[in-house]
Amino acid sequence: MGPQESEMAAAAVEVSGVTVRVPGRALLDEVDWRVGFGEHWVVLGPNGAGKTTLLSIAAAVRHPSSGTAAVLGNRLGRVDLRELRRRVGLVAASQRLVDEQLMEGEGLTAHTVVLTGHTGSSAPLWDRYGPAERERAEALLADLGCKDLADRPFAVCSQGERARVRVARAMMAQPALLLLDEPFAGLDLPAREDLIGALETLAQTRVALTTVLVTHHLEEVPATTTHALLMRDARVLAAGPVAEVLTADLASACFGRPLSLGRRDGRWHAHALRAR
Ligand SMILES: Nc1ncnc2c1ncn2[C@@H]1O[C@H](COP(=O)(O)OP(=O)(O)OP(=O)(O)O)[C@@H](O)[C@H]1O
Repeated sequence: MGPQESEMAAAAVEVSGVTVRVPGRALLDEVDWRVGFGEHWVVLGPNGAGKTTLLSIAAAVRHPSSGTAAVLGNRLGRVDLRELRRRVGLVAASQRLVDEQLMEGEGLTAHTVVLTGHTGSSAPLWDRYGPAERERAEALLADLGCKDLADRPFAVCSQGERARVRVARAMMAQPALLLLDEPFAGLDLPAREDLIGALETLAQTRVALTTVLVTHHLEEVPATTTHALLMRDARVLAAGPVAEVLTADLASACFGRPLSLGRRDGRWHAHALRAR
């Protein structure tokens, strides 16, 4: 069976009885989770619940201490993780510290930053980019609603613009799985809405793409989201189709206070219930 066939047979992410331990505590405790191909998940939970740790397993960046994890049909521990990581797009705060400082220092334009996604490098490898790659980078910037930024130095782009350029860069490697860890952090309301709209467009135009988005806020859940995972204290509190999981009762249990939840135009909102 070739890799394509094994991917067809398997899930995008399959995590079974996964525990991640550090001295004195478990960051993940017996987590089971299955992400099917073409699904769009949101992972919600309070600070420290284990969301980023779970995403690092899905990104093949971290191994479980016990239990099994497979990403795109490849069992972690049995495959070359570098090869697997190339097929997983990751947009996470941890990358910003390393790669982006380098790119800013070199004065790279937004278009060049997107191009570096093709080679997964923090500097452009010019001999690896032909007309097809340049066009694809332009098309991705357009898809993310920031085609006018192509020639602008990344260093002067606003936080909202950078957030969309980051997603375009991750998509440049044509990943089967796109993982987004708090991509809305620090964005103002219009920038947040622009990025949510861009993610909805990606979900609608790329039917084969599977996405997982980590966030703290129900207001940031794109309307195209199909499934939700609620985490609390290193465990899964609930997982399944979004309409079944994003309920007032489950969200209240997840965030540890009584919440009222609503949905309008496909989007969600939540606020704390006040004692009368
Ligand atoms: N190497 C480590 N050693 C000890 N504790 C750790 C380590 N890595 C993470 N933690 C802790 O594990 C917990 C879970 O971390 P994780 O980043 O997965 O949570 P999170 O749900 O993403 O939180 P947040 O919403 O605050 O980003 C946190 O309390 C964190 O401080």
